Amino acid sequence: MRIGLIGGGNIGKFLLQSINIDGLLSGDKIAGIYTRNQQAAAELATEFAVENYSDIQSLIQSNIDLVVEAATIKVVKDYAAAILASGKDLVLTSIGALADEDFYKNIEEICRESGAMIHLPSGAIGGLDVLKAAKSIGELESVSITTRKPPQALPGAPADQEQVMFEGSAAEAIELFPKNINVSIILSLAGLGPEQTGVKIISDPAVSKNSHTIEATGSFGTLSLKVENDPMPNNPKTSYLAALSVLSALKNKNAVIKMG
Ligand SMILES: NC(=O)C1=CN([C@@H]2O[C@H](COP(=O)(O)OP(=O)(O)OC[C@H]3O[C@@H](n4cnc5c(N)ncnc54)[C@H](O)[C@@H]3O)[C@@H](O)[C@H]2O)C=CC1
Ligand SMILES: O=C([O-])CC(=O)C(=O)O
Repeated sequence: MRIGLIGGGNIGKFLLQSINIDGLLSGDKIAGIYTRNQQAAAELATEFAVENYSDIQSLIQSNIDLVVEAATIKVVKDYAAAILASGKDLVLTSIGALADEDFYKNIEEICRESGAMIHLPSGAIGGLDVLKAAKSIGELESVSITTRKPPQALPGAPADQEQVMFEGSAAEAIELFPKNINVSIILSLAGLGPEQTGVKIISDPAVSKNSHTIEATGSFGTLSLKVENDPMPNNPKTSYLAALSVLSALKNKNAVIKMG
């Protein structure tokens, strides 16, 4: 499998290292990269032996089988349709883009026409399997996530005291914190949707990890799950688990035995 990568930040670099240097995806390789900062892209291209494309169309038209997006919600909104229309599968990290129902339906329709597929890694959380099973007969009643991060991981957070930065729906949360709460949107997609999923974001100077506590109720019983994530070394906003989940999604993409 030849992978095209959008974004050369934390997750992008982790994938370049794990796949192209450490060989963690057996024969698969990242073959091409497209990212905003052209100087950084040129350096990554040399370091990890990938082709550097200066525009998205060139990446799409290159000899790749699928695209991994590790950039921003805007990148997904701007480029997903063209990637999927070309018949190439797309793995997303900026899952917040799918909170927009019209956008979701549009790219779903494009997939139906082109045969491409969208893969959504579980990101910095877990428990999605429970929600999917619980809602399969429509008996999932409530879902919420409480995210607690150190102040340097949240825009506008005070350095010296704990503060609730947001409390409301996932739909509002991703508008206000597009780089910090993608987890609430995959949780919504697995469960009750962005309007019905509760979100609380707390800035806490006493913690060094990004923790996510998920609570759900339904006819199945109750779910209570807390993940305490180590941040990526170079970006406190992003949990290491989010990067691992992309690698895992790529590993399992063509599995003949699927779990969950
Ligand atoms: N699903 C989840 O659970 C999680 C999702 N995320 C999201 O994953 C994405 C990637 O995260 P990181 O690697 O930590 O971010 P990062 O900020 O370290 O890297 C983003 C990269 O995207 C590139 N980029 C930005 N705008 C671009 C454009 N218009 N065209 C091409 N490239 C562009 C930047 O140059 C940079 O290389 C972010 O959207 C982040 O919010 C992060 C953590 C968890
Ligand atoms: O990495 C995390 O802990 C969560 C995050 O930034 C996101 O969901 O956007």
